[in-house]
Parts: sequence; structure tokens; C-alpha cells
Amino acid sequence: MMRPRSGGLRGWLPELAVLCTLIVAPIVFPHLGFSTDLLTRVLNWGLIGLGFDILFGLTGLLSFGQAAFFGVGGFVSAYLLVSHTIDSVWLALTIGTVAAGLFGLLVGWFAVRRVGIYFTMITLAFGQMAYFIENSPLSDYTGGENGIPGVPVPVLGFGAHAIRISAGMPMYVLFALIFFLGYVLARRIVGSPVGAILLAIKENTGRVAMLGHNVPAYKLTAFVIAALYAGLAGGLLGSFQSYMPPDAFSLETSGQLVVQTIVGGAGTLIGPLVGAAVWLWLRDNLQLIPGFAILWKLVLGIAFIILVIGLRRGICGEIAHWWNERRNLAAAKAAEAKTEAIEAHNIDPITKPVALPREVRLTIAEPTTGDSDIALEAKSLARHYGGLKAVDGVSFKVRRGSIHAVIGPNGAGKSTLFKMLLDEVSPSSGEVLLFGEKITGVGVSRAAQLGIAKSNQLNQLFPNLSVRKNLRIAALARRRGPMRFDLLRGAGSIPDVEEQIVSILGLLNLVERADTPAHILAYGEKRRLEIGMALATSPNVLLLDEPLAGMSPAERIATCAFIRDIGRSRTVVIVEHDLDAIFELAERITVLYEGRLLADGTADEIRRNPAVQDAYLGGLHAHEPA
Ligand SMILES: Nc1ncnc2c1ncn2[C@@H]1O[C@H](COP(=O)(O)OP(=O)(O)OP(=O)(O)O)[C@@H](O)[C@H]1O
Repeated sequence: MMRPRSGGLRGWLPELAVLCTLIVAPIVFPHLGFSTDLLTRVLNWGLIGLGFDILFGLTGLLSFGQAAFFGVGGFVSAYLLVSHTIDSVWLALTIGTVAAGLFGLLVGWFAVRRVGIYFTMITLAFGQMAYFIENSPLSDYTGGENGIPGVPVPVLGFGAHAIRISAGMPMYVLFALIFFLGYVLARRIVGSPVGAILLAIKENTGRVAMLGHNVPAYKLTAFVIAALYAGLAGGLLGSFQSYMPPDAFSLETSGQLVVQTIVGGAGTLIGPLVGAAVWLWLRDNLQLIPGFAILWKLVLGIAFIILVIGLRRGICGEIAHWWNERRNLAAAKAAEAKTEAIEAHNIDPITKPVALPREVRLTIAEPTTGDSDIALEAKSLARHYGGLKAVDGVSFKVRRGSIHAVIGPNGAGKSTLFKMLLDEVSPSSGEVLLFGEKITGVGVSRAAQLGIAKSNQLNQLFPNLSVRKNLRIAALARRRGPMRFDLLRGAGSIPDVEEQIVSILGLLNLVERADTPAHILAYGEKRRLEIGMALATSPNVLLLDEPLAGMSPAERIATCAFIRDIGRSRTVVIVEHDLDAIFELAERITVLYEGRLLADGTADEIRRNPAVQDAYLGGLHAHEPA
């Protein structure tokens, strides 16, 4: 699917292929029934599609309101030119594009905090509002139902040397050039750290936030990028046809963009262009067939259904999928065979851990008051679900640099407590202090930025990304902060992030699996990757929720060894049912029972505590020294 650029000349092959196609298209395509004007129109749809694909194909956000930005860009630019407020078409196009971007910022502000269908509904509502405003209150400026006629074409050069870019071939060349530049830019964005994070948002939004990235800000960035592309395409449309039509704002425009993107292949950048070519060609040619003139929409609909059912990934998506499968077939088969071998024979691929990633400096100030030796403190934490007190007023302190365990029978409230420790779940009452600073209420991504990370009881991976890319999303978080607009650098070009990934791959013994998609890994490997992702954020306090669950005995021993290693450079809090492991690892143990604190003390104190023995399980007696 949408692949960032790999190194060397090969990495530029898609750009080269697009450039060659744009050059030969006006020679070849007229033989297939495409006039030069139709090709120009296709390029204009392709240009909106580049931005839309970053929003929809890459980030997974389906907008039904792109016509609003297309219309704003088009009408602002057309009005400025026709009213002679501005004479330069280039300047008017720039202002129109910026206006669309600003409108995108406004709409996106409301939309990106909603998910799924609610996001789509908000974009649809704003799109319809924009259509109404253009048609009614602003009709003095937009021409209402008549649109704006007489939009001038762009001019290159000045004075006597000025060249008007007229319809036909000159206009095609202009559109092809702008599309190509837009494509190169879009590819860079996809390959940047921002692009990597947007893709991860589509895979698992919650985990991206938990790692410390500001998810709404990234979604908003994708939204504004899509609005800018649409605004530029809108402005160009007016100049191309010397007329800005009111239907630029219509729901049909937004719908057509979605349809074309799905037909061409979402997540490929080039898909919307190909989809537009198919769609416009079918539309134009069906109308010419005698007897089809009235039925063409029906036939177009049937053609769409056949394409979507036959080519689930869209035309370009299927081609890209076939190509990648063919290229990676041997590697994919080997990876699956290894997984089968691990699962069938219980091969333990863990060896001795290698270098630990180095500790990052604390991003929070040392506490000026209180006990600076306390890394984490829960103060009367409670979480109630209706009448159920999952956690009921629990207080405990975790000493800096220690391994601290939280144990308790099933349903005692351990996972809920953990979720409150990093503000993933808001407490009903009480608070959490990280190095003396209150973090309750800051939100999970801010808490991660302050230095607390968690590996989850149930894996929260990015299943379709490779192991390396999973770790990269984690390692980028604290290194770059909650949000950064590094849209033009390569995601894999930050040396200390890559060093961090290599150390963690070694630590988890996943070096050979670095390029394997996470969903192919064996269960034990997935558990290790889950821990590795939390570790890759370089946390000062690492929470491990049942890290040994589902591991083989040999993996448990090796995982305990590296948890002990991790504990040398940072504070570790661990929830685990394997009491042998806990008594071996933990310096202090907090025991929960039915949501309440039952005991808190050293491993020896807990082992001998009669209340723990009575309430927790008879099996604790088994751990009594003989
Ligand atoms: N979102 C929720 N809504 C309602 N009840 C919940 C929710 N989350 C947890 N609970 C309930 O709170 C109690 C504590 O659950 P929690 O998962 O924290 O326990 P636990 O000690 O981690 O258990 P286990 O060892 O089985 O993972 C359970 O009774 C659980 O059903």
C-alpha cells in the first residue's frame, strides 16, 4: 500500500513512473477516448485526491466534506480575480489555498475529536453548511446559483514576454506539473515521522496516544493538508474553465471524490487519480451511447459495485498488493514458517539480553518539596463503575529505581489501578504523583511525555506494521515531543531513534524479526514487543501489566532477567500472577483485594502476612520457606 520512499534511486521509482505517465498521457490517452481537457480535469481530481488520501487512505479518516475546501479555494481565488482585487492568478491561487487551509483548521478542530461515523457526520454537516452559505448569505460575492464567470487563466512572465496559459495543451502541462509537485510532496509527507504516526493512528489510535503522541494534533495536520490540496485544486478549476461553478461546493463533489478514491485504491496516493480517470471516462462515454443517455448514472452505479466487489483494494491497491506479495513472498513465507515452528515446538528464541537502551534525562523538574526518592505515588485512588468499586481508596508509594509489584486475585482491581496510574482511566477520586508532580487529569499522552509508560495486559500493537516500525512509533514519541511538523524528513533518519530501536530489538531478541509484520509474530514474541514498545519511549517509570502472561517457562525466565536489567536504570511497577517471579523480582509488594489495599511491604513481609495468606489464596503458604 502507501509506502514511504526507500533509499537510493529505487526509492524514486514511483515519482519517475508518475512523471513518465504524465509525459506520455497526452500522446497515448487520446487514442482511448481522453481529450486533453478530460485529462486536465482528471489531474484536478487527482490533486484533491492526494490530500484526501493522506486523510482517508493513510490516517483512516473518512471525510464527506472535501467539497467545502475545494469550493472555498475556488471561490476565494475567483472572486479576488474577477473583482480585480488582485490581478496575479498565482497570488489569488495562493490566497485561495490558504483560505481553504484555514477553513480546514476550523472544521478539523471540531471534527478530529470525534471518531468513526461521528467524524464523517461532522465533515458532512460542515460541507452542507458551506454550500448553503455560498448559495445564500454570500451570493453577492459568489454569484449564488450562477457561480463566478470570467475567471482569468494564469499568465507566465511579465509585460511583452507574458504567456497566457490557454486551454488545451498548455493548461494540461500546468496541471501535470502542479500534480507532479503535489505528488512528490505527498510522498515526502507519507515517508516522514508525521506520516508514520498518521499510519499508526489508523492502525491503533489508542496506543499512539498512550505512547505520548498528541493524536488530535496529528489528525488535524492531516485534515489541514487535505484542505490545502483541495483549495489549490478548486482555484485551478476556476482558471481552467474560466468559470467557478456553484456545484464545486455540492455533496456530489465530496461523494465523487470518495468513490473515485475507493475505485482507484485508497492509501496509494495515485489511486484517486486513476479512479477519476475511470469514473470520468465511463461517465463521458456512457452518455454518448444511444439508449444510455438517461440510464448512465444507473450503469455507472453498477460499474462501481462491480469494481468494489471485484477489486476490494481498488485498482492501484490491488496492483500494489500483488507487487508487494510477489516481492516479499519468500520473506513472508519464512516469517510465517518461523512463527509456526515457535508455536508448534515451543522453541524459545530468547537468548541473553544485549545492551540496554540508555536512560533519557527526566523531562520533569526534580521535586522541590516532599520525598524526592519517590518516583510514583497513588493517593486514595478510587474508581467506581456504578455500584462496583473496582478500586476503592488505594494509596501506596513506589521508591525511585525499585521494582515494585502489585498483586491480587482476579478482579482485585490491579489493571484498573494501573490504568489510573498513567491517566488512561480517570479516577473517581484521588490522585497520582509522578516524581512529586500531579499527573492525574493531564491525559495519557501528556503522562507518557512526562515519563510513564505501560505495557498492556492485552497486546496493543500496530498489527500491519513491522516490528521495527512498531518500535519506531514508540521511540519517536519522547524524542520529538507530543507534536512536531517534521513533514519533510525521513521517518527512519533520526540516528538516536534508530539506535534505540536496534538496542531494544537486541534486548527482546527480535533482531531477525525486525521486518516482520507484528501480526505474524508468535504469541510470546508479541508479548515481548508489547513490553519493548513501552520501553522504547524511554520511560522513567515503566508499568508492566502481566508481562509474563502466555509465555513459555523458558521465556518467563529470560523475561524476568531483562525486567531485572531494566530495573537497574529505571523504576518498574509490575502486575503479575506468577508469584514465584514476583517474589524473586520485587523489592516491595502491594496487595489488592476486592479493590482495597490489603497489605504493602517487602517480599518477606508479604509472604508472612496472615491477612494476605487468608484473603489472597491458600497457595501463598506454598511460598513459605521450609
Ligand atoms: N470498564 C469497566 N466497566 C465496568 N466494570 C469494570 C470495568 N473495568 C473493570 N471493571 C471491573 O472492575 C473489577 C476490577 O477489574 P480489573 O480488571 O482491574 O481487575 P484485575 O485485578 O486486573 O483482574 P485480572 O487479574 O483478572 O486482570 C472487575 O470486577 C471488573 O469486572
